[in-house]
Amino acid sequence: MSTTVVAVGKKHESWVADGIARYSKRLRKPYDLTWRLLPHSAKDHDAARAEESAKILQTLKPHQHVILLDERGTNLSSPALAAHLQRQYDSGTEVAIIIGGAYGVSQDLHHRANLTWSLSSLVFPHQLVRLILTEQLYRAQEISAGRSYHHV
Ligand SMILES: C[S@@+](CC[C@H](N)C(=O)[O-])C[C@H]1O[C@@H](n2cnc3c(N)ncnc32)[C@H](O)[C@@H]1O
Repeated sequence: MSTTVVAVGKKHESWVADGIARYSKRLRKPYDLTWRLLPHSAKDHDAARAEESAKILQTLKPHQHVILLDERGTNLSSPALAAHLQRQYDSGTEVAIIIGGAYGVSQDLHHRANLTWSLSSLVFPHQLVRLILTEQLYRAQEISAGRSYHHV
């Protein structure tokens, strides 16, 4: 079992790809990430949000625990994130993490989410969110394993 990331946008851009590769190679199951990259909609704001969100929803399986990244969500400390993920993994639940497009995601997708997670109240570009997420998954893995990467 791996962790699925569903993200709107093309392949990782070069300015984040090195960082994602750096942390990805240290991730072990079930923290390792399987990326599902969906194309940006060519439509206008609301229509783009609706189309992209419908495509994201189509990729989700009913049994998956869905974590939606959104700056208006819940702030979690890294140990709290690690504990949250570990609870899912310990119960054999698959985790899917969603990164929206330029206009965010629909209410339907918000309702499907089991957790809406804010990295900060600042808005980040979605490519940068990919990198922060990958590092935080590595940090969570190390916290759960009791290793010394995380110092607080
Ligand atoms: C450019 S942002 C879109 C922001 C837009 N204001 C919205 O309506 O959601 C693209 C995606 O990156 C993610 N994102 C950006 N900043 C974030 C943050 N601080 N915390 C969590 N996710 C964030 C979200 O998944 C968002 O849908």
